[in-house]
Amino acid sequence: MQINDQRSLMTLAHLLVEPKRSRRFKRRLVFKFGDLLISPPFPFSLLFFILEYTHSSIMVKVTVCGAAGGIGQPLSLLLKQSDVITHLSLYDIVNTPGVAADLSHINTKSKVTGHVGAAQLEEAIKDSAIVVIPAGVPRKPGMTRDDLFKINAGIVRDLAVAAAKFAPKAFMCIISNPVNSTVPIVTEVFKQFNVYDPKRIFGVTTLDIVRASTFVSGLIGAEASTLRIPVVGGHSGVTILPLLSQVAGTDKLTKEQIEQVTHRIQFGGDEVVKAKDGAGSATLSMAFAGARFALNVLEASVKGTSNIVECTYVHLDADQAGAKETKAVVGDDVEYFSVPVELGPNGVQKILPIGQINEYEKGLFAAAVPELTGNISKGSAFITEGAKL
Ligand SMILES: NC(=O)C1=CN([C@@H]2O[C@H](COP(=O)(O)OP(=O)(O)OC[C@H]3O[C@@H](n4cnc5c(N)ncnc54)[C@H](O)[C@@H]3O)[C@@H](O)[C@H]2O)C=CC1
Ligand SMILES: O=C([O-])CC(=O)C(=O)O
Repeated sequence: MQINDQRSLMTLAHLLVEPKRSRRFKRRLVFKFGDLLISPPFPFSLLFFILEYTHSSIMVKVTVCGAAGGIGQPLSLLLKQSDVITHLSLYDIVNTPGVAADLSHINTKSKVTGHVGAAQLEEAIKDSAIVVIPAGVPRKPGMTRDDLFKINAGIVRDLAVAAAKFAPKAFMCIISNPVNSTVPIVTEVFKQFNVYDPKRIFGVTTLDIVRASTFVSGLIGAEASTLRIPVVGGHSGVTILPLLSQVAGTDKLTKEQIEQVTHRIQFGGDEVVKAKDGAGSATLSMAFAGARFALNVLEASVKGTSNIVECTYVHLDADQAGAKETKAVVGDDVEYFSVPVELGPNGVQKILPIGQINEYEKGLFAAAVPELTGNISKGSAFITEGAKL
């Protein structure tokens, strides 16, 4: 049973307690009956429809690709705690049977399966509602995220090909760096398989938002966990754009404090790379951020919870008013940008405007655009000018 059908069933349940939803439900039911009417004989298909809906349980499969890694393991642990996920599928080129056996002893809802190597990728990914990708190599001191492109681009491409073939409706959450380029790679792969939907492909930039609230909270005396700071742009150095002027309490900070904390948010990843001294980059904080993002996508899509907003790196879809407004600030050449997005049943419900920015932030935007557009073209060209898939 697919996630859209599951949602209709849940809507039916909600209808009993929430009459206000009935109009939305009726629209869905007509659509479902519409499907049935074209598959004769009608009375039998109606019977199957009722049996399917009354006897199936809601299945929500989430696949983590790179599940045995520094991010993959704690991320999978956090996802194992969800009461929405029914199947947690762990894919990697090494070690997933062990990770899966370990997690499977935890007494929460999801069944856990481990899959190793390309031969098991189809089984791992098939019919997933969400595919989260923290696969690939992390940075060592002295490297930029773009230095990871050489290895990670091919890894992300191959995983995207599998998702396009076996889970084309999945929400794709891309963690692997360089995110500025790996998201266009996934887009171009999905286009080649004719399954592209810009509303379902996300670059996970949540760690920048998490860091921003941690670093700024101490300065303005706010509770970090409740402080939401919009961080837009991309996910590397100067392309990370914290919009501190939109946060109550930051007007008390000096220009120097704003500049320092902005720099710390932009280069927070380097802080961890340096401290780990060759043993990789952020893993635990990323697992926290990745789980928050993936669970919010599920909350909005499976549970139908409204008003969930996350900043995430998406295609600036021309149909969206918020995307047009962003392009008016950054220029038409910028095809992808992390923007505040209202999540919904089909992924991106609405791209929200980035809002007012001050003169200092305008300067940050100007510095970000050349690097970001270069990263985007590099990612897109890797597929469009690469070997046929
Ligand atoms: N978006 C973000 O905010 C952040 C992104 N990252 C990125 O996440 C990625 C992973 O980082 P870590 O977990 O620390 O690295 P890691 O090296 O600890 O784990 C990566 C895992 O990917 C697996 N892998 C390699 N090739 C694969 C393939 N073809 N298919 C499936 N799995 C494969 C490896 O076996 C390994 O288990 C890096 O690219 C890193 O830069 C890291 C932190 C934050
Ligand atoms: O810095 C890195 O390479 C990993 C990363 O993206 C982050 O920590 O934000």
